[in-house]
Amino acid sequence: MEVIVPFSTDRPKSRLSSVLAPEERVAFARAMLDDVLDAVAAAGGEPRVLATDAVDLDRPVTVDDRPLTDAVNGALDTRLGADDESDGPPEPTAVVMADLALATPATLDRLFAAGRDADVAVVPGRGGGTNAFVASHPEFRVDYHGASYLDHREIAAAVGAAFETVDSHRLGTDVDEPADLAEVLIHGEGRAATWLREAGFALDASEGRVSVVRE
Ligand SMILES: Nc1nc2c(ncn2[C@@H]2O[C@H](COP(=O)(O)OP(=O)(O)OP(=O)(O)O)[C@@H](O)[C@H]2O)c(=O)[nH]1
Ligand SMILES: C[C@H](OP(=O)(O)O)C(=O)O
Repeated sequence: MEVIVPFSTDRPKSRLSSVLAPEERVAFARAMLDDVLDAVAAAGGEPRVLATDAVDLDRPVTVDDRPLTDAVNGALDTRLGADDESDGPPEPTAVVMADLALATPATLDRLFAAGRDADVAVVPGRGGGTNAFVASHPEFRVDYHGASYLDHREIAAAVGAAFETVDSHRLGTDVDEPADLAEVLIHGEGRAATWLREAGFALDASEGRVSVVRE
């Protein structure tokens, strides 16, 4: 299955600016992207990065400088189409965000399997975003930001697509804010977790919910 991985090269991860300098955010975002691409490939997916600008990678890359929703819908237009009624339903296409630092082949495999059963299978993120989905309905399109999981459920209903929610702690954890870094230190097994440790981040369990400190 082709797996589109959106990636913003331009000032990535701005919500981590209180704990990471601009060049650190670039390096950390790249470490997460590499982890996601490896996990997708190990799950049997064919990753294609959908980037806002050129990125040096030994994987297929499409550059599209439109905002996220327009760029992903452009990719869906090409892959799902809407006009071809002759060949049955389109092949499923997945979209997996590049900031899912806890992604593993097994969790992605579960998403891909759900996307073969339902017309649209979505992994919500905490806060109601859409961390990953698989779609095979020709008319399904995205509308990101805000509680996009709810919007995508409505869009699927409006086009008559069978919808499934995939409940996954690992894929549901998108790394947006400093508190999310604790999840990477606790559960991460790849480059992103290593990058954080080498940058001096450690867990802080001194009060309330576990957070991170930088030594
Ligand atoms: N192709 C593309 N990918 C994007 C764009 N904006 C965000 N992304 C990617 O989409 C995923 C989710 O991004 P967000 O967490 O909403 O935004 P972010 O830019 O990573 O981080 P913030 O600046 O903190 O909002 C990540 O994989 C980003 O790299 C965009 O305009 N185009
Ligand atoms: C892309 C966007 O991510 P967030 O802004 O919630 O991180 C969404 O999931 O709709």
